[in-house]
Amino acid sequence: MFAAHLEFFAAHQCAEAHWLPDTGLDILERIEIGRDFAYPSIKDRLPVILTKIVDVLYRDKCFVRGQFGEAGIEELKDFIGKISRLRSELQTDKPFTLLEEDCPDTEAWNQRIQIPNLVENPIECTDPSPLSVPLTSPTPQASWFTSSWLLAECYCYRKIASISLTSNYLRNLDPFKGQKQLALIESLDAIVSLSSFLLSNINCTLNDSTTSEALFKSLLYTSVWGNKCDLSISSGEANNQLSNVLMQLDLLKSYVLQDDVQKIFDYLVLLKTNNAVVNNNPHISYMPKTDMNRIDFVLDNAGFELFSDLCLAEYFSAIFGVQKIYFHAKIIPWFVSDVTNDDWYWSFEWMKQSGSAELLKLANLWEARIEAGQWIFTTHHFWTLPDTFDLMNSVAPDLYQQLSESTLVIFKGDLNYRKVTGDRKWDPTVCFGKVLNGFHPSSFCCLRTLKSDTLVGVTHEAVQRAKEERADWMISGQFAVVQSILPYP
Ligand SMILES: O=P(O)(O)OC[C@@]1(O)O[C@H](CO)[C@@H](O)[C@@H]1O
Ligand SMILES: [Mn+2]
Repeated sequence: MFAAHLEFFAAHQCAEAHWLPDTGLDILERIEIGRDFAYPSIKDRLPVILTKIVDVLYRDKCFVRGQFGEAGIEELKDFIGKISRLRSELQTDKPFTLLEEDCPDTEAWNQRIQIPNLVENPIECTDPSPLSVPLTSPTPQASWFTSSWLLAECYCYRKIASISLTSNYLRNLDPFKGQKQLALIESLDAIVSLSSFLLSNINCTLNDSTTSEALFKSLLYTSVWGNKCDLSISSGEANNQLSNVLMQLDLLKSYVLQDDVQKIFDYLVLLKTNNAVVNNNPHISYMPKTDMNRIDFVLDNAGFELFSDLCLAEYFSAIFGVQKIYFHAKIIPWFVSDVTNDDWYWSFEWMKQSGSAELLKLANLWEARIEAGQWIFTTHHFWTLPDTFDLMNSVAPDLYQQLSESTLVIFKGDLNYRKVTGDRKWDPTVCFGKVLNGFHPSSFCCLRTLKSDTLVGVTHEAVQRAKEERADWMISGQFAVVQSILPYP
């Protein structure tokens, strides 16, 4: 295993050597200090996630028999066998296999599998310079421990989806559904506290600038901290928001290593009060919006995180009067806890049935917004490709065009952050605006807790402080960033 370990690292190093700083540490030391998280996350975390799926499927046996009879049970056994095979292929570093089902994303996926490390647009970056060397493919055939981390992880979830998509009775099976629903149910207290807070404060107006600004910040920070609750970081174990997050905001704020919350609020107020003047900001290569017509949430996890995002969205609708809010979610079960179509609708149903008057009120309000076309739930295959976002304009120009209509796109979570920043182990002090490699659809921000070793845009002092606080600061989910690309002032 150790040989595979080194081989895996060598392959990564091969592809990334031009930018990887020579720290003089060997691989084990690097993992210890929280860098090179790729290897343990594939080796340790994914097999646990796959094993958990097998357990869940065994438990679903009665339900499947009741619904589909013996034919359903045969399919369930086949499903379990395929998941076990996937786990064994991972553990023995087998080459990836092509997708066989006829889906809109099959061809794109098979291209990525066949030419795994091809980077069409090498990053051009003037500062620091090491990124100017284009990546080339070191291996024509990807396998679990020789491909890029992003491809290997995304491939795992796409392969799980393949198993459902090629079955008859279990076509719509989401193996993470139970975990996601339980996570929401167990966060009830925190969700009720947040809904009371929202309902008792949402009647303020922008004229009452102190209250409206404080409310915006509280809701935005809550949405950031909601991102702690992902079930992939805990390999599917419960990872819920149990306590009242609002009581902890001051403490939580102190863990935000780069905090653009004030900038974001000021930008939105400028637009709302018609004071935004198109200036010649040389760093902005898109046409900035001068109105507040549209906000986009690129969602991450279901459960408490989704609820916290909806509360922030309510602020945009109620206080800023934003006409359209788009919620982008995943088309297949993804990274255990990401929001799918079913999670979205189930969450509103659960709110109505929860027994809480506040949740009932909010569910009715939000369903009315959906009904009226103010809130729009949407999916796109691009979100479940292994592509970083600099490729969006060429791979999914329709999606890029949609985002360019937005006043502000909010990317939630760690995986979106990795994709925004090209999923490289940047020097954390590199400027956020410099790693985007042409990804400039519109003004945007990232709200993310740190759960992987990709980080940019923080000061040397912030890095030092975090490192002193805990060795695994980059992957623990304790620290966070709020980072933005904005045209004004
Ligand atoms: O995107 P999210 O839900 O915030 O986090 C997803 C995550 O748990 O999965 C990956 C590792 O498996 C990391 O990017 C991150 O830690
Ligand atoms: Mn997620």
